[in-house]
Order: sequence, then C-alpha cells, then structure tokens
Amino acid sequence: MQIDIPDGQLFYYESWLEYEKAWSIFAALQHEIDWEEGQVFIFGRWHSIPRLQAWYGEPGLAYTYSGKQLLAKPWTPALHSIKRKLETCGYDFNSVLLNLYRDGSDKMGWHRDNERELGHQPVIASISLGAEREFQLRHKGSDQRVSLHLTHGSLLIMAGETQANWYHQLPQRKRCKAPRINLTFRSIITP
Ligand SMILES: O=C(O)CCC(=O)C(=O)O
Ligand SMILES: [Fe+2]
Repeated sequence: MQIDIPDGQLFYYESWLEYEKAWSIFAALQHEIDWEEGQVFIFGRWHSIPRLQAWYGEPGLAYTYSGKQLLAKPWTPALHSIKRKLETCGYDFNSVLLNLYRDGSDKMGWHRDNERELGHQPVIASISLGAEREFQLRHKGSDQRVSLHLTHGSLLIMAGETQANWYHQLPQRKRCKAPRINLTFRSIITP
C-alpha cells in the first residue's frame, strides 16, 4: 500500500515474506553473509560504523561508500531467492547492501541514498528481518517527519523523488536487545 508523502513515493508491504520463511532467510543470512565491520573516515580518523555491513550483487560491480570502493560479492542462495521474488513483483536490481544491527545500540544516521551511480529517481527495495525498529524520514525543505515501524518480513519501496527530497535514518533504541537484518536492493548504473 502507498504511504502518502509529499515530493516522494513510498510503498509499504507488511508480511511481504511469510513469517516462518522470513525467519529461515534471517538464519541463512546470518551464516551465509560475510559480515564486515565497516570503517568510515571522519575528521581525519577511521571509525567503525555502528552496525555490520555487506555488499552483494552482479559479479564485478563496484560501489563507492564513504569514499571507499567496494566490490560486490556474488549472490548467495538466500539473496538470489529474494531477488527472484522481487522480480515477480516487477522489480529488477543488480545489487544489495546488507546491514546487520546487532542490537538496539546499532543504528544508521540521517542520509539520502542519492549517489550518482544510483541514477535519477532511484528505486530502493528495503526488506527487514528480525527485530522491529523505527525508521524515520525527514523532508529536506520543510523538516516534516514520517515514522514507520518496519516489521519482520516487511518490504518498503522508496521511489520517485524520495531520495532527492527526504533524509532517512534508523535511530538507536537501547531497550532493543535483538538483532535486525535490513537488505536494500539497488540498481547501480554501470558505465
Ligand atoms: O536499516 C534500514 O532500515 C535502513 C538502511 C538504509 O537506509 C541503507 O542501507 O541505506
Ligand atoms: Fe538508506
């Protein structure tokens, strides 16, 4: 169903993956994915980002993240099955960024996924598994806020002008003790 926001397009599907199926994918990804402690260079020093991360996709695909070039690792069986399910819904992607939030202390700050290599009006499919966490959006011009609770097995599509006009973040929730995996499927435009 569409979530009405100005200057952007959001679609949210709770239980896009059936409950048990979503847990089996969660378990598979915990094992199958080569989770890395990402580093970012801020104010002249390297810092660990507050979550684990991984980048998968078509062989040879490169992506720049915080000034670092990442090479996509090849699709795993669990990732491939989700990619195929997205295709049956009419969405075609060549890569996925995975984030593992080990507990409620892990987070992601305000940002837009507006890198040049995602192209104009990028479509991003965000799948959530495990702990339910709050996802916030903030309009760049008006400061209007939208809050969503991304449930286990849900799919959020961000499209149209969303990345141009809205920041989003996953705030810390210290009381949450359970892990969450988020997958954002994206299409990198290759030259
Ligand atoms: O974990 C989430 O729900 C958001 C992830 C995100 O914004 C990203 O990977 O760019
Ligand atoms: Fe994002």
